[in-house]
This record gives sequence, C-alpha cells and structure tokens, in this order.
Amino acid sequence: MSGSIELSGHQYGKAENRVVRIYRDTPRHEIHDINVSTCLRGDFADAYLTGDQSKVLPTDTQKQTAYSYAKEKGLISIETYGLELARHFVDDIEPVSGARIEIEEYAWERAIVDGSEHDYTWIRKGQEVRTASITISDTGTWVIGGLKDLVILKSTGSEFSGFLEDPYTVLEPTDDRVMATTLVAQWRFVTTDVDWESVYAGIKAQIVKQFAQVHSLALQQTLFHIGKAILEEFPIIAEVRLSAPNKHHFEYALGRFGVENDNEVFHAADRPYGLIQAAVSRSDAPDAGPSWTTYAGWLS
Ligand SMILES: O=c1[nH]c(=O)c2[nH]c(=O)[nH]c2[nH]1
Repeated sequence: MSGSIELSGHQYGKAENRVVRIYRDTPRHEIHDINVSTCLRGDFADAYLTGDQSKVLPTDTQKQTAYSYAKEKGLISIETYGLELARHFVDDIEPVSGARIEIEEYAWERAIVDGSEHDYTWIRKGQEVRTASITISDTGTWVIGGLKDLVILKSTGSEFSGFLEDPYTVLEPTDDRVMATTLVAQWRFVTTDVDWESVYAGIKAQIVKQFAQVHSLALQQTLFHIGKAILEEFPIIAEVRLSAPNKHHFEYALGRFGVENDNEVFHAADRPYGLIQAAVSRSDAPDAGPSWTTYAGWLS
C-alpha cells in the first residue's frame, strides 16, 4: 500500500468528570452524583497536524463548564443537563460543530435513622447505574437513555434446549435453570420533549417485569421481549439496544457426597460467559445518525 496518509478521524474532551450536586435550599437536601464525559467534534485538525491550538477549547475548560452548569443550569435529569452542555459547546464555541456528552448517574438512597429517612445522609444504592448520551451534530440532536450494571436473577422460569449440536457439544439441555445477567440497556428517543424521570422509571419497571414474567426459552428471547415491551409502551422511543452476559449458574455436583441437589446449590461461574446482544427497533424509526458513536468507547 502506498496511499497518502491523512488524519481520518478525531474528537477530544474531558472524560469522567465526577460531579456531585447537592440541593440544600431546604433542610431536606437532595443529591445527584454523576460521572460526565464531554467530547467535542469540529474544526480541530490543525491541533493534530501542526500543533496549532488556536481553535482548541481546553479540556480543562470543558471540565470547568461541566461543574459550573451543575449550578447554573441545575442537575436533576441527566438528559436535560447533558443537552444544556452539548448545546452550549455547539452554539457558543465557534469551531465546535458537534458534541457528545456521556453521563453515568450513581443513585443514593436516604439513610434510615430511628425508623425515618434522614435529611442529609444517604447510602449508595447497589443497584443499576443510569446512563445518558447526548449527541449534537450538524444534522440533528439525539438523546439515548439507558442503564447498566442491573444485576438480575430468576431462580426458575428459564429453559435452554433444542439447540444445534455438533461433535463438540457437551451442554445438556435443561427445562429449569437459573437465569442471571448484568444488563446493559440503551434506548433512543425521537424527541427531547420528554418527562425523563417518569420514562426512566417506567422503562426500568418494564425491564424487570419482562425478565420476571416471560417464561424464557433463551436469554435471546427474553431480550427481544424486553425491547418489544419498551417500544410498545413508549412511542417516543425508536430503538432499544441490549447487552446481557449470561451469568451461568452450574448445579454443583453434590452426588459425590451422597447429597441430593435438585437445583438448590450452584457454582456461580465468573467467566467465561455467554454474551447475548440485541437491537429492537421500529420499522419506521428515524435515522440514528451519529447517536451511537461513542466517545470513551471509541477504541475499547
Ligand atoms: O440463553 C442462552 N442462550 C445461548 O445462546 C446459550 N448458549 C449456552 O451455552 N447457554 C445459553 N443460554
């Protein structure tokens, strides 16, 4: 190969700003704890090609903006906060033509002291992390909501049988197994006019309900049902993407000790794990544009 060498892609920003916003206007405080990454796209080639910084808004400035906006614009729904940041960078900073804001939110629940919720003490929730990705480009604005690290397990109501077999297949079919995963789900909105809090709660409830209620013939089937149920309930969502490691639970061989094990004692395997993924979308979903093009995940 002898083609000319060119800069064929670039983006830059400040990754993983840990911003904590406390609302303390009343004796009962509120907390919002996030990890926000800012990423700018635009006319920055000179910084790579010649070292000219004249168009580069420092990543430090992006960080300062993320902190200041937590006060100036407020930090309640991560989607709204992310939209404010993205719009600022694109509208107010001349060389910026696109922005990507990725946010994770860590949930805290109020400490219970003497039987009641405490006003300003919380315990970090071990549950899922809420996520949002906001993208603005020269062709539009996109919001993807989501969650990750939702660890969920059902102790029955799951089978896996009838699979393709070849000479290497040793897996026994089962009509009753533990099914467990650490779910990642992301959903793409078709509008920014959304009640972010209630939609998030509704989608999480739907995920849990489908996981529990669908009699699963495979994790693949469960994922499709989760995506379908979300799209049926929320017309403002065009597409759902799901990624689910199959956290295998193997019945432990207690027969060696003369002890019966009827799906009661398992080895919770760490790795390897099956990794099952699905995208479920409407046939008339509007174009996804660059909404799935990640920042921190670009090379990982
Ligand atoms: O739900 C499952 N899907 C698979 O594709 C698979 N493969 C496997 O070994 N176990 C499972 N379970």
